[in-house]
Amino acid sequence: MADSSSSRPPLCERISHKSYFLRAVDLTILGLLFSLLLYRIQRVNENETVWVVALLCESCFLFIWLLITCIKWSPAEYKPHLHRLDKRLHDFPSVDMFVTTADPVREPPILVVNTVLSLLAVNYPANKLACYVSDDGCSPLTYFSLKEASKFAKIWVPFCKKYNTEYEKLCRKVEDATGDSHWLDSDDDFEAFSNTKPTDHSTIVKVRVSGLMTNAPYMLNVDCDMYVNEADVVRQAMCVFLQKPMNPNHCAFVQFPQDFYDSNADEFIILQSYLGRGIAGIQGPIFTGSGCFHTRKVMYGLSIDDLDDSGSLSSVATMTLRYERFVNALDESSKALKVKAVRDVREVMNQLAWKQVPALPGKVAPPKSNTSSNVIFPPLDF
Ligand SMILES: O=c1ccn([C@@H]2O[C@H](COP(=O)(O)OP(=O)(O)O[C@H]3O[C@H](CO)[C@@H](O)[C@H](O)[C@H]3O)[C@@H](O)[C@H]2O)c(=O)[nH]1
Repeated sequence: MADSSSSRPPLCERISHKSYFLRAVDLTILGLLFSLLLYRIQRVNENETVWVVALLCESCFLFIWLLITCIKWSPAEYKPHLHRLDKRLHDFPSVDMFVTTADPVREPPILVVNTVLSLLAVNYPANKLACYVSDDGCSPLTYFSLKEASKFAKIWVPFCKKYNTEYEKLCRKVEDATGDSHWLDSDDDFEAFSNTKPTDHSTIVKVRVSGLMTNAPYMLNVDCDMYVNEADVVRQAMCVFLQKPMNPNHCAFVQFPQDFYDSNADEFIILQSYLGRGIAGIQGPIFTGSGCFHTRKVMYGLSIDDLDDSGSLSSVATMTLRYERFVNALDESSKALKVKAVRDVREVMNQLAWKQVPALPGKVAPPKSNTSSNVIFPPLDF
């Protein structure tokens, strides 16, 4: 795993784009807008209804302008340093990639295939990636296309440039299969689809969970009408997730921007470069769906480390949950006192626990101060 030394250069850097000139312009505009509003308010009694309407419109404009200006006040972006990650990371964490699809007519299977192939071709150790497709439409055509795509990927992924012509063949095969069901009888796998409808939920689940789930600590979700246009995307996300190895809970998700190539593309590009950088400068990007990496812990409240070999909740995780429920149930007045007492006891117990458990290869060392929320602790009864 990542090296824990804090003296090393960061895996990911925040680059500020704030401009004092633009701030001065914004402050001047703000001053002018307030003067206008003041002028309207002072003369509101001398004028007719139209004056009041103008006042209301200008107030609305000022409010929206203020919101936008606050958002873009400190624009920033994050620059991942992939070469540092590659040097420091000996064992890349696993990532589960999820593609969702629902309707084989509105979302043609070749679209899903393209998404899956782009994910399979990312620049990341192949044994650390798993790709799952959830098909709410329960379409045998999508299933057929994915089976073909998985065969094709074995050739295409390692030599994608060289085998461009093979890709054309795959496109033709999927397109020919649309509207023609002869291939449905050719494979036992399609039996599961024979009597299913999109609303037949139990069967859909049966078909969907057809492989071993890897339960990787990180998950990526991508809409089936999108694809990955940056091969290093997973390693870039890891630069953010792993930059504080002592505190794995410091980051819940990494959202990548979405590019659109349709008629509204320009609007999205402006929104992303104008407001996206501003939001990134405040606290980080907002969740926009497709293209988001989550830690599994954020999704389920648990990570794979919280399970024991039999798949049930480990004793430490059970204790953690009990403790959290207990603290949440306290009333406000007693909470502060008890939380402090719990923290003191927890600190001592934690040190003892770390002493008893020998360091495992690949695990980070125990933190010196365990005030962060991710430390382990024993149960406490009150
Ligand atoms: O019952 C459903 C409905 C949709 N989907 C899939 O969900 C994805 C998103 O659905 P879509 O109707 O395309 O949503 P949009 O409103 O177009 O997309 C917005 O909403 C998505 C879901 O939050 C985000 O991922 C996108 O980034 C955002 O642009 C697609 O892959 C669908 O196939 C299902 O799997 N089951």
